[in-house]
Amino acid sequence: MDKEISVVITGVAGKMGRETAKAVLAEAPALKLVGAVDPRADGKDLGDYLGLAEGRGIIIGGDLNRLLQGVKADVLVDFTNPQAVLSNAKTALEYGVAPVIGTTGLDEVDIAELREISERVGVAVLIVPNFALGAVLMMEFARRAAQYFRHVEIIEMHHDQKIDAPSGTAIKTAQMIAGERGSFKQGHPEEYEKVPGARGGEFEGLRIHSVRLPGLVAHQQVIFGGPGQILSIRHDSLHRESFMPGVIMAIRKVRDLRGVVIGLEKILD
Ligand SMILES: NC(=O)C1=CN([C@@H]2O[C@H](COP(=O)(O)OP(=O)(O)OC[C@H]3O[C@@H](n4cnc5c(N)ncnc54)[C@H](OP(=O)(O)O)[C@@H]3O)[C@@H](O)[C@H]2O)C=CC1
Ligand SMILES: O=C(O)C1=N[C@H](C(=O)O)C[C@H](O)C1
Repeated sequence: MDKEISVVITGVAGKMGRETAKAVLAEAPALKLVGAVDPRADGKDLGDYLGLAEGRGIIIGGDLNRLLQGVKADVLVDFTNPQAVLSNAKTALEYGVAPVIGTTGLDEVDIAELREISERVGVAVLIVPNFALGAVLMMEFARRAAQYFRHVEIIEMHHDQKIDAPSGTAIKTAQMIAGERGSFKQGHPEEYEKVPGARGGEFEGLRIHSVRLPGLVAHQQVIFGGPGQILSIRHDSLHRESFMPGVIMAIRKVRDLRGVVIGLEKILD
């Protein structure tokens, strides 16, 4: 039988952290939740805080470094925010803990720094912009369609508590599409905006439009246009449970990886 994997979660009081705690606890004894951090719930009992019987006795900490001084862990799952994620991942690596990063917002400089530390300490980092299998397929289908269509725009739609725009998924999609072909055509060459931002943000030569509304969870539509036809590739996460099979897979596989790996597709069977 495989040895149990001990897991720590940062951002456990947030929307994704709560769902991840429940998913990890449900995978016992193969996965063991050994610690959780969130300044918002510092000192609270995890089970009581989340209303779960299984998590009783795990006291939520306010600081990852302090937690790892007293707890031996194999994997960190981070669902915090763009300000906290880099520091958490670096702390985990220094303790020999492999980070699974769901938080969006790391830039190329951050990733280069993580790559350097990962190589030095010999512990892998897995960064996953979207853990939902359907979203991974939506991005892959969009990459494929970009081989044939020159005109494409991305619309991503999220709940109104999301602080970053565009989404990490939209950025990854744009990078995958841009990797297929260098030049795109979007709109009229002489178009102008009467309202700033009306044509969305430009990234990798593509237009990305970000919608934020209560009622939404996480949705993205990649729209390709050609003479007389439209191809829409759309994915909807209707509940955060959609991300959990991917999160559990990432926890199980991250320690078999080397360096910094980006995207759930890299670990799919
Ligand atoms: N990869 C994927 O599939 C998905 C990724 N995400 C991403 O995950 C991230 C979190 O999303 P979501 O759960 O909705 O956000 P929430 O705001 O609901 O949760 C984030 C939590 O992290 C806490 N936090 C802040 N700083 C730290 C720290 N240093 N250590 C530990 N906890 C900290 C926050 O506390 P406080 O509020 O007090 O700051 C908050 O409780 C976002 O970047 C989002 O884009 C979301 C869904 C899916
Ligand atoms: O904040 C969210 O909710 C989500 N964030 C990720 C992103 O920015 O792409 C993944 C998913 O879209 C949900």
